[in-house]
Amino acid sequence: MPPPPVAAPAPAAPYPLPLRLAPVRRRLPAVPRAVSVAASHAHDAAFLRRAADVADRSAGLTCPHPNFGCVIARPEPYGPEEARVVGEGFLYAQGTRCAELLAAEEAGERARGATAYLNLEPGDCYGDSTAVSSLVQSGITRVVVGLRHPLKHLRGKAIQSLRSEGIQVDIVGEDLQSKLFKEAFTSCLIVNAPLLYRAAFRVPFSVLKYAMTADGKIAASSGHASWVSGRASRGRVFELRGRSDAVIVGGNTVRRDDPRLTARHVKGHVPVRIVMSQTCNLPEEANLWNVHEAYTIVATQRGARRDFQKKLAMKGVEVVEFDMLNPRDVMSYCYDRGYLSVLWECGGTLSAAAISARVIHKVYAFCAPKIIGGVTAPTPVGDLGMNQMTQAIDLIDVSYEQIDRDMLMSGFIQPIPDLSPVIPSADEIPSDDPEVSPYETNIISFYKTWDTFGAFSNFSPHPIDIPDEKGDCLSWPTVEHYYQAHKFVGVDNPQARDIVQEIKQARSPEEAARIGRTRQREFPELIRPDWESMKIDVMYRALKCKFSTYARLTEMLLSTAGSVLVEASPHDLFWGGGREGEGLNYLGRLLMQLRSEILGTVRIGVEARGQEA
Ligand SMILES: NC(=O)C1=CN([C@@H]2O[C@H](COP(=O)(O)OP(=O)(O)OC[C@H]3O[C@@H](n4cnc5c(N)ncnc54)[C@H](OP(=O)(O)O)[C@@H]3O)[C@@H](O)[C@H]2O)C=CC1
Ligand SMILES: Nc1c(N[C@@H]2O[C@H](COP(=O)(O)O)[C@@H](O)[C@H]2O)[nH]c(=O)[nH]c1=O
Repeated sequence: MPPPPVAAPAPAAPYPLPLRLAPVRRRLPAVPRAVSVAASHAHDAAFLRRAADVADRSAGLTCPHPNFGCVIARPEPYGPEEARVVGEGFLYAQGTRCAELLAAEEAGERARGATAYLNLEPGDCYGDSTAVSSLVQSGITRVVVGLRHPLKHLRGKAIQSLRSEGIQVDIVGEDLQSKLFKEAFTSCLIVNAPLLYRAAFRVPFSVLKYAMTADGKIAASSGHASWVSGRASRGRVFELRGRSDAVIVGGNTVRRDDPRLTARHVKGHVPVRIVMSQTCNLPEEANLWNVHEAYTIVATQRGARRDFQKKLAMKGVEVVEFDMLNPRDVMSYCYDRGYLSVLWECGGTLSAAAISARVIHKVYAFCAPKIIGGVTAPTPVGDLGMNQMTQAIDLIDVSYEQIDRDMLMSGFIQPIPDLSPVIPSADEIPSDDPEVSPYETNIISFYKTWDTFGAFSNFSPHPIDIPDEKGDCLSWPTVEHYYQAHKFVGVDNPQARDIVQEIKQARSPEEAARIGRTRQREFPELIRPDWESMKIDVMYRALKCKFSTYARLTEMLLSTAGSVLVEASPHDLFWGGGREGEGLNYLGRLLMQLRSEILGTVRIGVEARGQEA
């Protein structure tokens, strides 16, 4: 007897095809019930790979959040993969609706009795349990998880909540151990490689990319390099930039190429450009100094060409001095700034220093079918001090792809850290791990929304309803949206009003911040004249609204009584505390002020009740 036809209706694919580097999706053949264990493992593995593919669609957009994907599939043992999938979703960006909710909404009633596949355990930094509750309410009976959440204070929490609701949760490597899961597990690791490297090594995930000729040169002997690779390969580089928080080059590449390093031609995330230059002997005029296009940081040696540093600062370029400029210190600086992934587009001198410092994790080598020759022509990696071929670094998980006439070879220098061995036991929930300073135990730092006290960040996804100047109540997706837009509110100019709307409609707080800062640089004349004197009031109003709207946040704020709150932003010296406590920490101060205000109200309330009694 042939297997019965599949009952579930096939939904139209709601998303474009996955990006090319994602694992290849396979169609599964119909399988009879007799081979059930292997077959069900094969199905589970295929759907999990698919969840990783779906999660990958937001790469470059979610930063600094991980990439989450959710695929909901009917449990019928027969039929093709496509027909069984009833819902899919991914987290577009921090603060937008979560993958699980989107998938459950798409599945509707068809989610009842179905299985949800998650590349990564959901993790909510701010006490919101939408991911878990949407799965529970959808009627799903089983969840398959590729990876537990890598952050200690989130790991295991969602899994336990789901289990306590009676949902069967199977975790790859713990409950599902067959060989069939190897590839799916790797896909789940790869889609969040930046987060895992960052969590394991406390540096951003670093990718070295270069374009070389078939004879291994990245430029002619003269240094001329445009172009080694073809147009399609260069288009791929824009994509890679769009997935990175920062792009790094050395001083020589700036002097030689005058690059722009933007992710033009692809929509979305615009990386920060970082120039590493010991001498600070850089051109007066350069594309990178045009900060309207993208933000630029020059990392240099302490004391190098201070006059020139000032000139750069006048153009809006941020200059950061290091005692000893080297790739490791620059990477830990990038880590502190919250970057998840960094693309190195330097020449061989700096790439050799970065590889030697062990901060490069992955390599993308574009190879063009050209020969340029030249004994002194630059090569992708300078001297690493190796003299035996046996010392060569072997790339891991290598893949090859033809891009028009070029070949792209990519592979990992260091294996993707699998953080599962550090999990204490399947059901143990680790205790909270507040970001408390080891030196002064009464300091609580917060910065990224996934931190234990991440809800204190202005990027935390808590919408606020707040009256405007006419008294009409308006909704803002986050405090950041509100704050950025208020730079332009009240300015009698149609362009300023458009900017307010543009910021209000930004799909994530990162986008709101990016638009607000860029427009401020582009159109300083549209900033409200009282902004400098009003910005603290604007912020306080928004914070007060946020913390009084959400009872859990009030509770969290009050739980910090007696501690100093510091926004651990290393670069924002006004709102943040700076790298070494040099910042003014206005955000932390306002939160403490608000805490005192609420505590005062609570006390007055208690006293009043006491008097009544
Ligand atoms: N085809 C391709 O993919 C690419 C080709 N190129 C080509 O490569 C050539 C430039 O290569 P290369 O000279 O190697 O340039 P790099 O991009 O590697 O820059 C080297 C410079 O980096 C700065 N630097 C800062 N810190 C360090 C450190 N710790 N160690 C080493 N350098 C540091 C120094 O700048 P400073 O001197 O200012 O102190 C140094 O001179 C150009 O011809 C360019 O066109 C470049 C990138 C990609
Ligand atoms: N020459 C070369 C590359 N060079 C890299 O790209 C930079 C120029 O970027 P942009 O100014 O944004 O177009 C340049 O400084 C160097 O870092 N990249 C490639 O993919 N292929 C190429 O052939």
